[in-house]
Amino acid sequence: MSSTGETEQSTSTGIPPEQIVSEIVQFIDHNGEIVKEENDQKKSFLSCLSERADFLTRGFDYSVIAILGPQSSGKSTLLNLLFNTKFAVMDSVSGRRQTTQGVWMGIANMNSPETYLILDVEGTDGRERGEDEKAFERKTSLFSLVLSSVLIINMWVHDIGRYNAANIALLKTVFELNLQLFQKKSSHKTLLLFIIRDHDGQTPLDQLKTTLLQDINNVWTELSKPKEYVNSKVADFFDFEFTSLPHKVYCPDQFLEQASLLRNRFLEANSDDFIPKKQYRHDIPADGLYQYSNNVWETIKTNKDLDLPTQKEMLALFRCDEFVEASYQQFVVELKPIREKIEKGRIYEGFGDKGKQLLQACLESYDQPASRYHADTAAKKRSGLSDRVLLELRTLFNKQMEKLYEKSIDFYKNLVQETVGTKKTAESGSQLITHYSVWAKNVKQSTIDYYSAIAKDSVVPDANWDYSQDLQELEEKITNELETLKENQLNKLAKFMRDIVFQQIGQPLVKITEQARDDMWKRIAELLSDALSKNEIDYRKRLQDFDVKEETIEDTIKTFRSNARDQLRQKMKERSEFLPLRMRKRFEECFSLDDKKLPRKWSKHDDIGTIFEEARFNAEKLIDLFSYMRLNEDEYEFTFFTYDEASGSQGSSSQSGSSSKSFVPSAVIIDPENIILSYEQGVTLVDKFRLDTKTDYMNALNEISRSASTGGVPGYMILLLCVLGFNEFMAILMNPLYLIMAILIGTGAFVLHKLHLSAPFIDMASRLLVDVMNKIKDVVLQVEHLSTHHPDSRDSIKKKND
Ligand SMILES: Nc1nc2c(ncn2[C@@H]2O[C@H](COP(=O)(O)OP(=O)(O)OP(=O)(O)O)[C@@H](O)[C@H]2O)c(=O)[nH]1
Repeated sequence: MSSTGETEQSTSTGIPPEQIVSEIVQFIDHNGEIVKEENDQKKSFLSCLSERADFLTRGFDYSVIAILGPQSSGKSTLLNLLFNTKFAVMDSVSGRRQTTQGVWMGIANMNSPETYLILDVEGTDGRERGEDEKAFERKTSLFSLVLSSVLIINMWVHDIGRYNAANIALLKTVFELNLQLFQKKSSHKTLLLFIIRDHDGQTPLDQLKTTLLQDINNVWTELSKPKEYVNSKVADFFDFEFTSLPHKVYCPDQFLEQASLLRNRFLEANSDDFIPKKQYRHDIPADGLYQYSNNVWETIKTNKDLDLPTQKEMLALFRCDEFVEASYQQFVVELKPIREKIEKGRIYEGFGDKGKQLLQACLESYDQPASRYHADTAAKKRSGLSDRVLLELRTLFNKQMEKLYEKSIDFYKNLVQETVGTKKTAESGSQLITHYSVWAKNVKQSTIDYYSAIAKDSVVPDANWDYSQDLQELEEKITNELETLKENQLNKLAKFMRDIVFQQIGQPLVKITEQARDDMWKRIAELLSDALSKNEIDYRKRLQDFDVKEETIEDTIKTFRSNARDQLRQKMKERSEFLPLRMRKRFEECFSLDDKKLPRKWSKHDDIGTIFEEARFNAEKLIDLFSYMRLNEDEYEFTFFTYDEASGSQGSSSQSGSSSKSFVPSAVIIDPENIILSYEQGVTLVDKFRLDTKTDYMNALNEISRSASTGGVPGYMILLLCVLGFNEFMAILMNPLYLIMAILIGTGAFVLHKLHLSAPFIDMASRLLVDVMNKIKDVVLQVEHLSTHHPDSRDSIKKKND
C-alpha cells in the first residue's frame, strides 16, 4: 500500500472524516533524503509548517512525539487514533508490508490547547530495506531521539521476554545513541512510552512491565558506555511509562476504548497521568524546528558526529540572521519618514529619543523570537543588529549635524540682522550696535545654545556620539564672524562720528565760508575744534563698549581728528567750487555799488582805475583765503597766494585796468596736506576773473564818455538853430518828400520815447558814433605818423589831397 492510504485510516479511527486535517508530510524519504517540494512535487514539511502560524508561534510550548517499533505493528493506526492525524495505514487485505517509508510528520489535531508534532517513523526490522536496514534504523532512531520529548516504543505483547526480539535490539540502539548524544552534554530526560499491542490480559501489565524493565536494565548494563557514564543508570536519562492495548481485530471495542483513554492522557496538561510533561520538552523554538530538523538529519546522514550544542548554535545563527533581517527591515520602514525629512535638509526634532525608540522596537521585535535560541549566538546577533541600527542612525545624525551647523550660522545671522536691521540699512551704515561686546557675547552664547540644544536632542541616549568638535568649529566660526562684524561696526562708528561732526558744523561752515571774512580760518578752526571735543567723549564711550584696548582707543581718536581735517579739506574744496561766483559778487559789491550799496552812476569825476583795482583785489583775496587750510593759530595770518608787484610776466598779469600786479604762490614752506586749491587752479581762476571783469571796466569807461557827450543843449543854440534853420524848416514843409521823412523820424522818436527805448537807442547810437569817431581818429593819427616819419609819403599824400 502506498504512503497516501487515507481511506482505511479515516474509518479505523472512528473520527468523522471532515474533522481530520490531512496535514501529514514526508520529511525524509525512503532514500534518506529530505523531501524538497521542487524535487518531489510533494508538499514539503517546510511549506506545511509555513502555513501553520498557530504552530510556528508556539515558541517552546509544544512537544515532539515519535513512534518507533516493528514494521506493521500498528504504529500509524495508533498515532491516528491518539492525535487525529492521517498517517498512512496498511491495508490488511494486501498483506503485511511496509507502509511508512522514511519519516513522516504531522501536527496533532486534538481539540486541545496542547500542540504536538508527531513523527511516524519507518518500521524497524522491515523486509523491504534488506542490508541497509540497520544503518537506516539507527539513523531514524537517532533522529527521533534528538527531536522528540516522548518516544513511543510500540511492541507486540508476544515479543516481551524474548531477548532476541526486535524490540530489544531497538532499545539497545536507542540507549547507545542516547549516550552518544549525552556525551555532548544534554539537558533533559526523554520519556520512553512503551505501548504493548495485542495485550489479551493473560499476563498482567505489571508483570509485563517488570519483564520489560529487567530487559531494559540488562541492555543498559551490557552497553559499552563511555568512561564518565560507566556507573550511570538508565533512569538518569530516561523516564518510563508502560501501557497496553487489546487486539485491534479481536477486541475492537476494547481497543478503541483503551486508545481513547490513552488519548486522554495527552489532553489534560494538569492531570497527574499527563504523558508529555513540560520537563521532557526540547529547547528548540517551534519556528526553528524545520531548520533544526534539517541540520540534524544532514549531520546524521553524512555520519558526522552529532554535536547537539553545535547544531543548536547553527540553528540559532541561521534563525537569528533571519530575525535580524526582519527586524532591520521593519526598522528601515519606520525610519523612512525620518530619513526623508533629514535628507530634504530639515531638522528632525527629538531625533535622539526617536532613534532610541526605533532601536528598542527593533531589538524587541528581534528578541521576541531570538530569545528562544542559543543564548550566546542570539546575543551576538542582537549586538550586531544594534550596531547596524545605530550605524544607520549615526549616518542620519551626521547629516542632521551638518544641517544643524548651517542652521546655527543662519540663526546667528538672523540675530545680527534683527539688531542691525535690514540689509539695506545695514549697508548704508546707519545701524550701529550698541554695547557691542555684551551684545556679541549674548549672540555667540545664544547660537551655541541653539546648536547644543538640538545636537543634544539628536544624540541617541547611551550612543555616546560626540559632537564637541563640530561645536568647537562653530564657536570658532562665530568668533571670526563677530570679529569681522566688530571691524565693520568700528568703521561704521568712525564714519558715523565723522558725519555727526560735519552735521553739526555743516550749517555754520556754509555761513562762515559765504561771509569769507579775513578771520574765516580762525572761526572754522574754533568750530571744528568745538565739534571734535564735544563728540570725542561720546566716541570714547562707544569705543569702550567694543571692549578695545586703551591704546587702540587713543589711536582711533587720533585718526578721528585727522580724518575730520581731511574731510574739512574736502568740504572746503566743494565750497571753493563756488569761488568764481563769490568773487564776482564781492567784486560787484565794491565796483558796481556805491557806498550806500546803490548801483553806481559813473561820472567823469570818478577814478575808475582805482575803484576797479580795489574791487578786483578784494575779490581776488578770496582765492588766497580758499586755497589753503589754516587751522592752527600760527597759520591764521599766512598767505598762500600773494601779489607780486614787480613781476609782470609770471603768473596772471593784469590784462586790463591799470594794475600790472601778478598773483603768485607764497614762498613760505607749506604743508601740502593743507592745500585746497593748487597754484594752477588759482591762476586759472584769476585769469578767468580778470577777463570777466574787463568788460565791467570798459562799460564804466563808456558810461562816462556817454554822459559827457549827452550833456543838455543850451537855449541860445536852439534859438540860433531856429533863426538859421528857418529856411531849411520851410523847405522841409514845402517839400513833400522831406516832410514825409521828417514825420517818419518824428513818429519814430515819439514811439521810442513812449516805449522808454530812447535811452538805449541813444546809447547805441552814441556808441556807434564813438566807434566811428575813434576809427576816424586812428586813421588821422596813422596818417600823421606816416607823414612825420616818411616825408615822401607825406608829400605824396599831400599831392594826392591836392
Ligand atoms: N493485530 C493488530 N493489528 C493491528 C493493530 N493495529 C493495527 N493493526 C493492523 O495492522 C496493520 C498495519 O497497521 P499500520 O498502522 O499500518 O502499521 P505500521 O506499524 O504503521 O506499519 P509500517 O508503517 O509499515 O511499519 C493494519 O492492517 C492494521 O489494521 C493492533 O493493535 N493489533
